Amino acid sequence: MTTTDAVIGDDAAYADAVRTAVKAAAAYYAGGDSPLDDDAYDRLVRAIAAWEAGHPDRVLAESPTGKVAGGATQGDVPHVQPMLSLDNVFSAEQFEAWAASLQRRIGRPVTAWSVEPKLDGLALAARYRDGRLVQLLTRGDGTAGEDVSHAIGTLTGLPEQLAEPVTLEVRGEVLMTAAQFETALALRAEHGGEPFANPRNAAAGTLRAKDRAYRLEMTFFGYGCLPLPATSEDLAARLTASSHSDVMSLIAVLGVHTTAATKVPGRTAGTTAQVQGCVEEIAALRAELPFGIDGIVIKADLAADQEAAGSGSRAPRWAVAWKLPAVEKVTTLIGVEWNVGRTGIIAPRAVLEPVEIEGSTVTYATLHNPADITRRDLRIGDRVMVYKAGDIIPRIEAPVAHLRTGAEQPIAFPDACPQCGSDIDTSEQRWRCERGRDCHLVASVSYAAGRDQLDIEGLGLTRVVQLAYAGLIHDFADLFTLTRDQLLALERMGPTSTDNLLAAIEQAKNQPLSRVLCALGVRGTGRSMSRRIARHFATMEAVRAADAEAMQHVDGIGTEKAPVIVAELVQLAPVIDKLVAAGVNMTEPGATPTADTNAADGAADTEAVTTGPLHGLTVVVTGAMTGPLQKLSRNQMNELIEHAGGRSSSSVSKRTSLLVAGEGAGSKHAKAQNLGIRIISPDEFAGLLADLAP
Ligand SMILES: NC(=O)c1ccc[n+]([C@@H]2O[C@H](COP(=O)([O-])OP(=O)(O)OC[C@H]3O[C@@H](n4cnc5c(N)ncnc54)[C@H](O)[C@@H]3O)[C@@H](O)[C@H]2O)c1
Ligand SMILES: [Zn+2]
Repeated sequence: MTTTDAVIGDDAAYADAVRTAVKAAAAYYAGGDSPLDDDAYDRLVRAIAAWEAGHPDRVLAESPTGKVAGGATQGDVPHVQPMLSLDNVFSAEQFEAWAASLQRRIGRPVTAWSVEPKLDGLALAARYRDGRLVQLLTRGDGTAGEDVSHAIGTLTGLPEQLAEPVTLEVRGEVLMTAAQFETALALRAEHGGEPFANPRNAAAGTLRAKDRAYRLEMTFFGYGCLPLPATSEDLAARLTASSHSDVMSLIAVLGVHTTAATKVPGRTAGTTAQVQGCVEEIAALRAELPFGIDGIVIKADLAADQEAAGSGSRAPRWAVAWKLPAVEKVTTLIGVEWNVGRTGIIAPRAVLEPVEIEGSTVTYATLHNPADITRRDLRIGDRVMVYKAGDIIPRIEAPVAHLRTGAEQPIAFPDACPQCGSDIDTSEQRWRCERGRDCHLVASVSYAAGRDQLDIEGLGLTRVVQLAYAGLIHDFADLFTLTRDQLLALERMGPTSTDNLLAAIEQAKNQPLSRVLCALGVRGTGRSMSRRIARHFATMEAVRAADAEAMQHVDGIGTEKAPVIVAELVQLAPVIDKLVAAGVNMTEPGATPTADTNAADGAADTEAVTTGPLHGLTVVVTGAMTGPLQKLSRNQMNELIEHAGGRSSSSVSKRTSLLVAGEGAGSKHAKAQNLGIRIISPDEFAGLLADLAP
């Protein structure tokens, strides 16, 4: 219950709500195709119940309240005893109140409680004759169920032959474990079927499906047992008189799977305080269970207590479901990102429309590997079922396929490593960059050598890969100590390209501090931030001497970013030391450290900042540059602006002072016009900067 319930205002809204709920429930029980997640359904039904409480004379006959399965299902095979639903509580207070009312009803304290997980599947009655499994029935409307005996043989945990030749009915829950669900999705995809939205839907659909070309395995958990008309008198008497916990032991001995075999076995408790302890334990284990639970069922354990309490038409009075928060929500898949891990594993990650689950906002979900996407037939724009419990990383269970509009788009798989651009090894389920652990090295060195950083010509990806593979570089600082012989020994490196490369590297030693900082790839800083840091401190020495407090004096660096940058620089110390030793320039031209009060934190003031022609102006550049500025990249333009004392920005806003609009300028030009911002051509701009332009 994370969102408050809606309030129904009038008859029409009430009738509408009833219609929606009945339709959803019908779809839910038939095969899991409900458009609502459970939380949404439950909120709707609570709103209906609230309205009905205020208008008891206008309750519609088809209302889902007070009925097993919301009145949405039927069956034609009568049950020997009704198969009921359970009443719900959502908190310790509600549970205590429920327990108190039960004890008032029976006129004595409940002798013992049984506490067990509420398995999130669907109810099934399994009839055994002389030890042989002969019939399977769904819950239906509670009084009669549907015969699903065709599923015999597909339910792990429900033996076709019991250990003893007894006649009785075992009741329990059918579900798919996480592993069974994955297999089901894969088989389903192979046969061209739509994916199931989640394990529960998969179980519901599978249990009722008769003529599938493939068989999907499910798991059965027994939670009850009762006599059939043909049961021997002895056994019938024994079953009727036994406590719930004894019945559970009995069916386990007969060979039926129960929660006794799991991390969350059924337990008994003497007091409601102990019950609460058990509930907490089960709830804490929820996230790591290989099957879904949506609550904890608490039952009066003794047959005598149960009998004294009796049952209503929808639920027994001697048992209650303590519901846990919904851990599944439907939201939209808006994208997939591909991230490269330390070992070169390329893992997809789902970007979601933010959704609140268990009190936290979920925006990303894990998709383990590309096969995970294929198996789920996921598409961008899909409505997806997202699962998050406890501390686990949220995951996408599957798309809610029947909500597709046709506008969904296939997910593009990368054909080159998104980090370093190398080939991808797709031979295993988990894709991997061919560079493996070197991927990060290749990516960071290529980045450092890039046009906007050190701008080392002739050092493309293939060369970097070659250098990394030969063990000649471990970071980009190693570039500056490469020898002619080392390079010549590489394949396809003749004397000319070797000398050219060495010259380009030598040249890179003269790059300004801002570009060296940028090449370091300090987390949280990009090109313009690197320039601001460089201009503020003027020398690498001053940058390194700055603590978090001093770092915050740089425009745009706040309390959060400052310590991260300082820590990163400490980590990068060995690389920086190597760069210094190799003679790489560590100063920012035009910036000089001042000896005034700021000197303590090593701050600098640049002449350009206070005197430049763009001093105090925020400048945006758009369109293609012409004239003297034609050859400059956008980054170089920004460098120029900042060098002239201005501030560069990539988007037009009220704070923009000047727009340099080149050929083909589009929306930024229009926006600047609207805002009445001064717009000039690249040529005019060049004139403005005449002194500084290269
Ligand atoms: N999404 C939708 O459109 C939609 C529609 C209808 C119902 N629902 C969901 O279904 C739930 C209501 O369903 P319900 O009435 O079938 O009942 P329920 O699931 O709330 O509780 C009763 C059921 O619990 C099960 N159960 C699990 N573990 C048990 C245990 N240890 N002992 C006894 N019983 C156990 C039994 O199958 C029993 O029938 C609601 O949570 C609702 O959100 C969703
Ligand atoms: Zn890579």
